Amino acid sequence: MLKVEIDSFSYSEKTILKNIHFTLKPGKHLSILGESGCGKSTLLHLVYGLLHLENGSIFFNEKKLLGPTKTLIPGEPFMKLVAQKFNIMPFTTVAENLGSHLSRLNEEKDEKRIDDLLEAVEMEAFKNTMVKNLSGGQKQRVALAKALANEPEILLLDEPFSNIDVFRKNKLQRKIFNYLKENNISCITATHDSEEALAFSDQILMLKNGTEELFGTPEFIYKNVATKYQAGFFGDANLLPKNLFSSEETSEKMVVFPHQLEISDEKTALEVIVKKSYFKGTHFLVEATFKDETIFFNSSISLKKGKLCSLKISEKD
Ligand SMILES: Nc1ncnc2c1ncn2[C@@H]1O[C@H](COP(=O)(O)OP(=O)(O)OP(=O)(O)O)[C@@H](O)[C@H]1O
Repeated sequence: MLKVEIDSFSYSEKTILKNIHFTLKPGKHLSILGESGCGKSTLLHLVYGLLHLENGSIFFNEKKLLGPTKTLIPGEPFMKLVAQKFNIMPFTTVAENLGSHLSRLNEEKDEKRIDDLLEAVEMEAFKNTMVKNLSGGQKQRVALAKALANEPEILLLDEPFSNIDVFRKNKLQRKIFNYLKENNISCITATHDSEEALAFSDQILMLKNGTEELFGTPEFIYKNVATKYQAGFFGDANLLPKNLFSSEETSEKMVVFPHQLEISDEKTALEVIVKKSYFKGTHFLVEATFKDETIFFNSSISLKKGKLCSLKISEKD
């Protein structure tokens, strides 16, 4: 089990991370969800041992991880990091890159392992291609395979699918995350992709300015978004006064997602003027104004600019 207790971390004067405490059991997947610059990569680098943690400690089982000031080679043998700038050798072939991480004691076994790894990241066709001739997304897939070569106990993935096209991304995510589960490999991913975090993780740690904003299961996170920042990860959410939808006298606001609103046949307190309808395949996302604020809601049909609509909370929700 990995136990992370970061009281604070600063690069120089500026505190980057504060009060980040969590544990990760074998085979579990934690997503660190946060906007650019909030400290996700820094957190992974601390766990991996690339940065020195003065205020806090990181344990793997009973072992305290010492960090770069106390170890000759940063990093731990049971842990692999796939960083944003992946470390793969450009002037060797894909197979040679993967092979460099295998035992080389049994050629036949290594060959089979290389084929299995290439299959896992759908790179079989590039086995003998020089890495320098691969696209960014293909290099990212090789970096993932390389990290898996030694069967780590913990895998740290920094934006692992950021260069991968939409045609392949969903299938590859399913393959990689299922592979990790089947092999009981724990995983921490840094991401701003909420769909990936919701679909594949056991726990999500949402960060804001280096501190915990929300922590829990994907269902918990989705049901408990309460601020514009939190909702911002899940599309065009609205932050609306609660009293628009009830007789309660309150100045509180609530997050309402576009799919939670629908047009009402009767006049409601939420009367909006349509600005534009965007086709989304299964529905239209309508952008409208309500007292100078922008509101988004879903509609099965395209609505014309200037149309006046009353909205209510969808009964389907
Ligand atoms: N080596 C460094 N020295 C000083 N400041 C740094 C260093 N590396 C990162 N930072 C700063 O620390 C903060 C967190 O950076 P970090 O890379 O961890 O964010 P991130 O959430 O991973 O961002 P992104 O999603 O854009 O990769 C940023 O303000 C960044 O400018």
